Amino acid sequence: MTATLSSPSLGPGLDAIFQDVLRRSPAEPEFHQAVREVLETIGPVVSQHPEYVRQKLLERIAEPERQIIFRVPWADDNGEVHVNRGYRVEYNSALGPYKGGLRFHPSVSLGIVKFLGFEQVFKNALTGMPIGGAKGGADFDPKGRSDSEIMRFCQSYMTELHRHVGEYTDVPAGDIGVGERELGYLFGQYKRITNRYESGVLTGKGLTWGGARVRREATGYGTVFFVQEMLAQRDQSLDGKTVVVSGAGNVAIHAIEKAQALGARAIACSDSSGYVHDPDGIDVALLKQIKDVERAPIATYAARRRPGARFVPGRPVWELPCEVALPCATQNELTEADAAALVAGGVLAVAEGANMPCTPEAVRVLRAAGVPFAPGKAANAGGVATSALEMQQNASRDSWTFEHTEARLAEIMGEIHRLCADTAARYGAPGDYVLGANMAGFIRVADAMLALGLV
Ligand SMILES: NC(=O)C1=CN([C@@H]2O[C@H](COP(=O)(O)OP(=O)(O)OC[C@H]3O[C@@H](n4cnc5c(N)ncnc54)[C@H](O)[C@@H]3O)[C@@H](O)[C@H]2O)C=CC1
Ligand SMILES: O=C(O)CCC(=O)C(=O)O
Repeated sequence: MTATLSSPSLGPGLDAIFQDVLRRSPAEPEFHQAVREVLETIGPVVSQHPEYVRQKLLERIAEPERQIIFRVPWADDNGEVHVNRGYRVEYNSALGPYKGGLRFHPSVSLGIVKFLGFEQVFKNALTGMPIGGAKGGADFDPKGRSDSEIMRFCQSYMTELHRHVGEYTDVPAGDIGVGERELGYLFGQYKRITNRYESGVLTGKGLTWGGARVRREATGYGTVFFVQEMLAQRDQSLDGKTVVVSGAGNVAIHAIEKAQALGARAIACSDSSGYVHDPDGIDVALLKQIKDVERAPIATYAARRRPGARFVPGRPVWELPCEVALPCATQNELTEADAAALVAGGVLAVAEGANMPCTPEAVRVLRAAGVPFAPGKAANAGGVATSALEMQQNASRDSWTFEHTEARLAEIMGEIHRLCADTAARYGAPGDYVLGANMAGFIRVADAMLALGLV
């Protein structure tokens, strides 16, 4: 459902703020959805803090500090010229330099980048690290493009972006369609244009050129660490649990890897063509080979795997009963009907590895059924938190071990879980991670903005 002026009232004051958002940013439904979800939960905090109202903190947080839109011209392998649109929305820098990923996907628009940037502000605040929030990308479709086409696109994108980023200004990373390969081409172009080996300008880098161990794994691993904490609240663990994951990219692969390492059986994952069901448990090495190396569709997995694995085209992976569901693909991919199917199948916990993958209706179904639900801004914060650890290593010219970094990630996810759970309980909604995450993130950003004056 798209939030509109006729959506149920948020209460006095908040309705006016939301109407302003709709008026200023029309035709950006995902952005409206993200803002509305925060406004729906933030009332009790605002009513206890008249200074937030006086200083118009909600109005200021809803409005990005800066929105950059630029042309990205590039030539394909046949010499044909293409023009894409690039974006960087520098959302909020109260807590530190702007920080957040870049997404290359044909669906990217200003509204998508703004919703992602808005979420990033709260998520980054929850990590407790000194990072503001941003997001960027382009409506470029990397599917089927050669390495050299990807390189030329990245070089053209960075030729403009370099004016806006820097270790102390704005530090991009990867997201959908942007991984180590793309970050390498982006970093190479930045270094060439600026003549500076400024490692801290990007995170998610390769290990031989300034990257940090565990960044590649961090979002998926972190989501699973968060689920461990959710289950522990109910004296349960992942051991022996059946897990279903959507997506088959960076977040999905590493969520599956960690869930299996902790004794769960991850039986399915997907891409935009359909899902694979492998009742014996997904073979992660094969999945990495197909998705990371060959960049082939998920059907290839079933074709290569033992006969028990099957590919189901065009169906949601959520039709498979499971105890833990991890949506790790893209926004609004888990609908009301999918949530009802998960509840009917006996799901015990749902955690968003992706950004806003569950529709508001799906979240309502899960909450009404009493299923613990972790929003992305808490559950997938391990990626950006480890990016902040990468910045820390770059600044100190250090390189930590895998074990040390993973232990730090697990500790941070535990702290985020505690913060969300404690905040929800303090405001009379124990177990409500959505409310806890929104309130705790908001308070951190709002207090920093108050301290910095009217900026
Ligand atoms: N990479 C990171 O560190 C972080 C990523 N995220 C979020 O996680 C999600 C996934 O990102 P990555 O794994 O990095 O991207 P990726 O590009 O590595 O993988 C995305 C995967 O989702 C699949 N997909 C896309 N649309 C789909 C659909 N409609 N149904 C099923 N599968 C679909 C793609 O085929 C691909 O396998 C995104 O929402 C992203 O914003 C969140 C935090 C950090
Ligand atoms: O690591 C980062 O800076 C960004 C990760 C990201 O884009 C996200 O958390 O959605």
